[in-house]
Amino acid sequence: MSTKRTTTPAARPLKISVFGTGYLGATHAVAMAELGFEVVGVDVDQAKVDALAAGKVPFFEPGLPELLEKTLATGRLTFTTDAAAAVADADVHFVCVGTPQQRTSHAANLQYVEDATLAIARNLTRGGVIVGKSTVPVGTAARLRELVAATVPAGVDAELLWNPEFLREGKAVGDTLHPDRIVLGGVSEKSEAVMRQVYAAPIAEGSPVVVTDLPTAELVKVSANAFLATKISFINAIAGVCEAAGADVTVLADALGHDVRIGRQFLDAGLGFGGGCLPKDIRALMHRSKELGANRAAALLQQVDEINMGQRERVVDMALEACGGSVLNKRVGVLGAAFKPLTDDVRDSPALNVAAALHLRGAQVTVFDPEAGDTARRAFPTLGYGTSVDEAVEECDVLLVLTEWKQFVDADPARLAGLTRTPRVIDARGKLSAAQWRAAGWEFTGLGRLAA
Ligand SMILES: NC(=O)C1=CN([C@@H]2O[C@H](COP(=O)(O)OP(=O)(O)OC[C@H]3O[C@@H](n4cnc5c(N)ncnc54)[C@H](O)[C@@H]3O)[C@@H](O)[C@H]2O)C=CC1
Ligand SMILES: O=C(O)[C@H]1O[C@H](OP(=O)(O)OP(=O)(O)OC[C@H]2O[C@@H](n3ccc(=O)[nH]c3=O)[C@H](O)[C@@H]2O)[C@H](O)[C@@H](O)[C@@H]1O
Repeated sequence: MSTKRTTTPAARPLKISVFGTGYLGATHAVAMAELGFEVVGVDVDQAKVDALAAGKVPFFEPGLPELLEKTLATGRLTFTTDAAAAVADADVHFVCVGTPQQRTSHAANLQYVEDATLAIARNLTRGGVIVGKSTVPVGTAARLRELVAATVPAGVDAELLWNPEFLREGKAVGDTLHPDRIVLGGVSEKSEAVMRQVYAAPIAEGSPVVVTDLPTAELVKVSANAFLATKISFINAIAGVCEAAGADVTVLADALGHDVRIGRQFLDAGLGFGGGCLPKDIRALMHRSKELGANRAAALLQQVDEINMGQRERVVDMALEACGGSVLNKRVGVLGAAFKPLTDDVRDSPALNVAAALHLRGAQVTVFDPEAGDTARRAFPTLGYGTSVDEAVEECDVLLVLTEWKQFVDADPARLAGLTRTPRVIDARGKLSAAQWRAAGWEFTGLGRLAA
């Protein structure tokens, strides 16, 4: 019988490694250091490690730069590309690497999760707890547990559990420090005690802890995103009815939201959902559901995806209609590139998807986004980019508001009308005041907004 060597982490302050320092992992590493733990962030991207170590967050996330500076100053937080050194010195190892959609199918690409988990396992000389945070298809964690068991050095006590993350970009710091819930899948008595030590502060603040098995924890995460996506596609389907019936979907959503069983959030009709998660997660769940024979779930999610992608096509058609059927050599102003406000993330950005589609139809497109200009240029270099709202509006034949940044919603329509001879605006996010823009002389259309 092997005598497992274990180090009781409680004997000394927990040390944490965080593998993957992107939108999720960088926030998680900083937040864990803020909670008082010694943390090392590990990434394979040297530029990210160097930026973070120098106190620079390589993406836009409100509040994170200040917290990074504060936690670096304590000396508790470091960043490295040296996985072996990071693992050897830590007790709890979070896996926060990417699980993007595969290029050739809807399935999730799990290569990064496997690489990171194995990099941890093979260096676990003192034993420890591996904590999966990445969003993975159900069944992944059980398979990784077997991989870990076959990889850890002989006699080393290593556990793997799943602790999915629910933070929203733009609210990542608050969501991490004050989570709605903490889900722990596949814990033992020992690893649960360790995780309750890690999350002692939010638990003390009242964050509920849900302890369950690995498959349930994995499915809680993808089901949460799938439900949010479904709610958005529901209101967008109803927006289509509103357009046909001359109703106003924004007033309708307000009325629905008064029912606490429904809730007003995620009932904003418009261009639909994008980002680095919701689109890929519903497709990965669709794919996994089919593999499992759960075809009804797959069929539902297929509809959610189709309704969502249809919104982008609808806005392209609205722009074509506004320009008399063709945008060839027309000037199209686009306000917004990020997939939503308060982020510079343009992964599967509905705004850039529409801008690029119109560009491909011969439009001269000028995009402005207060934070996502650089990330957009890298993703779509052939589009035109402005440095202000005015530059996007100037002499445009049609203006598209595709990301509801506050500075767009608060813009003065009368002043902007003076910048173009053809004041036509399409509000694809339902946040502009139709009355105000119409009063300022704009031809105003919106998705599901009163046709009048
Ligand atoms: N971005 C978000 O708001 C949230 C993301 N998630 C999930 O978290 C995971 C990460 O998402 P993001 O942070 O957005 O992705 P990201 O692409 O911004 O960051 C992933 C990072 O992992 C690094 N990486 C890849 N392989 C590695 C390895 N072997 N060792 C160390 N680092 C490695 C990459 O260089 C990259 O910096 C995904 O599964 C996502 O679905 C979950 C909740 C929120
Ligand atoms: O797994 C993830 O990465 C995260 O995905 C989403 O967070 P996020 O992608 O940051 O963005 P959301 O705020 O959820 O918005 C998603 C998309 O839905 C769109 N949306 C949102 C709300 C709405 O009413 N209508 C609507 O079209 C937004 O414009 C955006 O494109 C979830 O909200 C998080 O809980 C989850 O952790």
